[in-house]
Amino acid sequence: MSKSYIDQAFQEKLANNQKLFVPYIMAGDGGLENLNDRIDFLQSCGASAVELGIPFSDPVADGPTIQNAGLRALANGTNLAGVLETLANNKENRGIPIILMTYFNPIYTYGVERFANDCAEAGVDGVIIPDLPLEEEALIGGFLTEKSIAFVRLAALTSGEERLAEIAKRSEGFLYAVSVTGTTGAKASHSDTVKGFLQGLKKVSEIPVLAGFGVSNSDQAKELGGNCDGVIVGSKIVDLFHEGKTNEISELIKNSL
Ligand SMILES: O=P(O)(O)OC[C@@H](O)[C@@H](O)c1c[nH]c2ccccc12
Repeated sequence: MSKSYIDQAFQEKLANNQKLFVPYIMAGDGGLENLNDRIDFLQSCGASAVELGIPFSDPVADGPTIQNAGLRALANGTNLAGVLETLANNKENRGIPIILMTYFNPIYTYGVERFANDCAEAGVDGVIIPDLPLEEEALIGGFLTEKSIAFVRLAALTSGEERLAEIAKRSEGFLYAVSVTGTTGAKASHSDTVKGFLQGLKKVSEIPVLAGFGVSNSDQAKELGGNCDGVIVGSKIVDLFHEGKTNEISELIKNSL
């Protein structure tokens, strides 16, 4: 496929010897009317991209923090159509890539082709669909390729070497290295095997490798990021926004880069 905006934006940072930092936020948590401001704020803090979650009633990969953020967003009426419309309104002003994180069910309900078209209209640069295994990807892959939307794949600690190599080869934009066995959420420390896992992915991946799950402070960001190209931080960012601690978000990002 042709390169997405993610490739370009990440290459610029990496060429300057910078690590990548991708915060995750839940769309509609704090009100959909604040979504574009939050993205702009993260951009001003130095975020390399924003991963944006679509709230869903059955988020199997999410821990309590993100589940609760999803419940808050659903309670104020947030849905996929509303999120895409809101993103489209600020498309011209955005200077960093947006990666949508959604389970497959909301996409299916929305209509797969319509989803790809409206993502492109909204300026979405990549998607992550955690519950769609390699074997089912054909349901959507072609529509995304047509719109040059990167289809980001997840590599799990539990996958065998052969499958990891296949996932690395297929992934677009970057490769998401899930650095915990379990759900999203803060973790005190990562297992020693994570380091080898990240180094192994770096060897087989031609695109940047980002580590996510369980990263909640800049020490962890530096430690994991030191073995790949950067990190993704979700639960901690979601908590800090919910508590109104935007200064701490800014500090966390600055100290992690
Ligand atoms: O919350 P954590 O532990 O910082 O992990 C990142 C994560 O939240 C974000 O990337 C994410 C949220 N939900 C997901 C579902 C699958 C894969 C990734 C995600």
